[in-house]
Amino acid sequence: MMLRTSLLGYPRIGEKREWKKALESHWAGDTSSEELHAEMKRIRLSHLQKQKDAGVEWIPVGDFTYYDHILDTATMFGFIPERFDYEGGQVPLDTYFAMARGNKEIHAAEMTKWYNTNYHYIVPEIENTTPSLTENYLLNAYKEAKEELDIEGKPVIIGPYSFLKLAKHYKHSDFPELLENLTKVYSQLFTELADEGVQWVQVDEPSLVTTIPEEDITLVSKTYETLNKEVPQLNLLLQTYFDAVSHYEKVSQLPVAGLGLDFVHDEGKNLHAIQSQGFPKDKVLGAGIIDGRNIWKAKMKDKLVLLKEIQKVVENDDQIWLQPSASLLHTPVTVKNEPDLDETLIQALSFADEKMIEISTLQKLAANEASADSIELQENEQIFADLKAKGWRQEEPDRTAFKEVSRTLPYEERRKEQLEKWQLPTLPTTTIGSFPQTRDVRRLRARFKKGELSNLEYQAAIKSHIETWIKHQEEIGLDVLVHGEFERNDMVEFFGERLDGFAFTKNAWVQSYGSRGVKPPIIYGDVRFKAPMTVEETLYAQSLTDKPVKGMLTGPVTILNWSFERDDLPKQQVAFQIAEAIKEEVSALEDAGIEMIQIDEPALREGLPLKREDWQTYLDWAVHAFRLSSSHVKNTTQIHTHMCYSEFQDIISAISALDADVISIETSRSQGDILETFEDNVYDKGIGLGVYDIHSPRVPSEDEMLHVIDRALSVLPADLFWVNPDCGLKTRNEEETIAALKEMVSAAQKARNKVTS
Ligand SMILES: CN1c2c(nc(N)[nH]c2=O)NC[C@@H]1CNc1ccc(C(=O)N[C@@H](CCC(=O)N[C@@H](CCC(=O)N[C@@H](CCC(=O)O)C(=O)O)C(=O)O)C(=O)O)cc1
Ligand SMILES: N[C@@H](CCS)C(=O)O
Ligand SMILES: [Zn+2]
Repeated sequence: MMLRTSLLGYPRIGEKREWKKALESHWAGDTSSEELHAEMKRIRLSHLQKQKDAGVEWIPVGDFTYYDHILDTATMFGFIPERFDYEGGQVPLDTYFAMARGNKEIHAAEMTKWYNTNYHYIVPEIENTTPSLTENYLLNAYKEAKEELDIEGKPVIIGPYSFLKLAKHYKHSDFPELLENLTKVYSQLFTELADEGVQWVQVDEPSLVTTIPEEDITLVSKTYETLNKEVPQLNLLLQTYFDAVSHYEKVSQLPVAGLGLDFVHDEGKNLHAIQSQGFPKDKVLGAGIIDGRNIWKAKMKDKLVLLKEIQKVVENDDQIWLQPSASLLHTPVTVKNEPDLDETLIQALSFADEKMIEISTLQKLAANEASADSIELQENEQIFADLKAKGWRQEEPDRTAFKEVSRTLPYEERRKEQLEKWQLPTLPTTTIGSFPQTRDVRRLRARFKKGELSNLEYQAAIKSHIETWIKHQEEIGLDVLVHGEFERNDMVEFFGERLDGFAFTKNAWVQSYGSRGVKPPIIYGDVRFKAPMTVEETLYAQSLTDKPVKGMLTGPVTILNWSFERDDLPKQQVAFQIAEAIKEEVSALEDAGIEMIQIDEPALREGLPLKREDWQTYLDWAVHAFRLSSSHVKNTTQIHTHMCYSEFQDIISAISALDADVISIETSRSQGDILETFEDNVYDKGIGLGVYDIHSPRVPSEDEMLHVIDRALSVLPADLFWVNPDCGLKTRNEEETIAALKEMVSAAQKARNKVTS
């Protein structure tokens, strides 16, 4: 008997972002759909081959996508909103991409955060549609792996319960009926798979780790009973991840052949559940032991101890599948393309390809009953000893308990001083920070990195972009300007590159949404401020205009959540270190005369634990970190913050507790749902509700935006309201940006006339 190995999903993007390049050249019209399909197939097969070569036994298929796996499932089930004029049959590629990205005429489907990660999925829109199977892409993926590479794949799909939980635009009361209808289509899908000889299907149900009501468990039971009745010959592995499964007792009794649990991000709760309540003798346990979300090598000794505990409960090794705690979608592809990192650090890192090997190593170590003095274990221990010896991680005072910090005056009082100082019109207009990161701008940075430009030449070129955009902003008539963030590759990576304690990589990309990626910096040591990071560009911008220029920083919680974090310190302790560093940057800006400063915290909401019972602890330290970085300023200094892609309803009091003078938040993609949040006057500080969606190339009309402003003003006082886009404009082109902002400024002007007349 031997432990088995399995993966839950593999990154799509490719070692050198081949996937992104293939998609973007097709969208640019440079390649035909046939060429795109051929390149996608090449990439897909090469990923399967890598997994096979690494010795993974249960290789996932169907996790590969042309944009997003949830969009794939939605289109497969025919959930295609009417506005896309879909006429049945196989969904055309153009329709698929239009749903993802929008086009000149039709707005895209909403996009939102995937649980507590920095990945974004396309939200399925359920418009009374009765699902139907338009095409079985899992079957195609299974057949392809078998025929081309002789791989007995394990199709992967989001489960019916989580799919509906992730979807929108249906009545809550319709949930049971929709789930029942959807289950019928899953049955059809699974029957086709079983008929083809598929042995195992991984059915992801990550929503089962969130806080869910008891009655939902009854619905989940009914769903899986139906599936078991309809397709008894197929083995379903019900996969959970990102936290401990809720209602373990009932979930473990569902009629499925296997249950996958995350033993890394569960605070020991899953292990405790199987130990105290047992694990069904007839089921496979998908044991998520290797961290699928972080990039540190596993401490094999600890992993073997954990595995031993699991083996005490599940006695038959054949019934234990060693696997990462989650899909490897959230890790970069390989450490091998990072030659510039410190050797000691490289040794301690493990990305997707290295994690596959770790799974096999663990399998071998466990089979050999590895003794403490085995060479592999000793080598593994040495990696962490070397890391410690570097002195990057000093002993820190325990700062898990903290004392509140506050601004000198409460908001109502400092607001008077700020009104006096800033003299802004009613409904002031501004933007969120970034302006188009055009090919020219990116090329400029790439050339500078390669050494083709001197520092002076580079600085001069950045300044010329700043100058151009200060002129544009003045011509457009915006009230509060920004410098445009042209010197930044990414809002987190940029700061990571300039602070102590962070390492940054060359190729360690992770998919953020669609073809867009991020390169999260690695926090490996104590974070410290080194020198001012943003003062020069901001001051230069301010020197060109009489209008106020907002300084632009990324907040401590976002820097932490969008970096790969240390796993040897409590998260909050690292957040406070970053907060102290940002505090110094805030002071540097203030000392230089920049007294309107935005500290972005778009990741604050996404970092919220998946279980409600854990929220308050997180919010307490997250709010504290923000206040630590921003509370020390003068009364007249106006602190802004910004958040996007979030559902704020539940955390509005924490958002208020940040005590920022102005917040700008995303609203347009959620079609104004957020407005309900403000109906009860729960927010009493400056607020800008994004009036248009920056993710679409569509230029919104003045009328559309006026409508959004009017609706917002029906629940928010005009003297607190700001007019701005949803988020930064870095992904848009210049023409679209200028056109949209002009419309926005005239919409604000009209709204202003109405409220002041
Ligand atoms: C606000 N968002 C962010 C999130 N997370 C972050 N860490 N940062 C964010 O801003 N999460 C939520 C959202 C997600 N939104 C986005 C939006 C846009 C992107 C994006 O555009 N990503 C780019 C990469 C950006 C970057 O780092 N660029 C670098 C490197 C550029 C590059 O590829 N250079 C080429 C050469 C260029 C040329 O010659 O043309 C190369 O090196 O080969 C830079 O600009 O310097 C993307 O393209 O995916 C991400 C998340
Ligand atoms: N200041 C950043 C915020 C993105 S969330 C930008 O404008 O891109
Ligand atoms: Zn944003």
